[in-house]
Amino acid sequence: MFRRFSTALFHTKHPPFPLPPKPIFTALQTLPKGLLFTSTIKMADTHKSHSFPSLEKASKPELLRALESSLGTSFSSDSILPTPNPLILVISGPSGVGKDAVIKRLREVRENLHFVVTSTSRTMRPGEVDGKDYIFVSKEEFLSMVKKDELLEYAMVYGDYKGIPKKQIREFMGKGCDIVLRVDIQGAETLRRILGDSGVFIFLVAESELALVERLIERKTESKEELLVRIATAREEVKLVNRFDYVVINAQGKLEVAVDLVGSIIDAEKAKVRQRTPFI
Ligand SMILES: Nc1ncnc2c1ncn2[C@@H]1O[C@H](COP(=O)(O)OP(=O)(O)OP(=O)(O)O)[C@@H](O)[C@H]1O
Repeated sequence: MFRRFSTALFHTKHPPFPLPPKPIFTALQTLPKGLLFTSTIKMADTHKSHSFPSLEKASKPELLRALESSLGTSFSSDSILPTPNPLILVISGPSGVGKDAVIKRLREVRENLHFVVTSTSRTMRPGEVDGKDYIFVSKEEFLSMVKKDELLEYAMVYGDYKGIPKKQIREFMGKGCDIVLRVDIQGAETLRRILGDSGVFIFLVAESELALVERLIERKTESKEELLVRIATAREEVKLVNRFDYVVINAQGKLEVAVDLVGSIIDAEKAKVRQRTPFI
């Protein structure tokens, strides 16, 4: 008899005696004060639930309308976050490391990038296009630009002036483009002083000194003396890597890997909570 009774108790779906109603608020009473807000929302929801359509049967628009009316506000389809600021990317590195090669490929694979065309006082070489390779100006015109503070940075390179026009940067940043500046290490140092942390400074390196020298030899654009100067300079320049934000290895035959990494840096910069805000 006792055995059957206990078996019955074990199998029954309902308790054999009425349970006291569930103490809904007992747990809340012991919660910290701030959490009571949650209970208020729950109570309000429960109160309105009689007019809320069935989650299983109602259509998505009906549910959206019901949620909006419960909350007393409508859902906005506007982007939750503001558009990321345009970037100023400063790409630098020793001679022959592949700055031009990386930038050329980057421009092919990424949209909304503007590669700044430098102004120069040097005469145009055969095959060069004004406005594409450089903006060719006279020495007087260049010095007038300097006087009017129209250049972000400028330098005398092998007897000719070269400088970065501010107007071009402003114009393309205004269109939402990211700006790419290709400069040597000295240029990067000057730009760091001007831009501070508002620019993104990327240092390109080869995987080894040997690889860099081989690349320079294969390019066949330098004389023996020029090669020696470039190698000696490169040895000094790699010591300055810690002044940059990122370092990217452009390994032999792995141009795509380097370009992908620069692309990832751009993406990561765009996802930053605290955006850089360059003022030119
Ligand atoms: N990942 C790579 N693998 C093999 N060759 C490469 C790679 N990257 C660049 N090169 C080649 O190395 C040579 C030097 O590259 P590039 O001219 O782009 O260097 P740079 O840094 O712009 O040089 P400089 O500062 O002297 O103008 C070029 O012949 C280029 O095609």
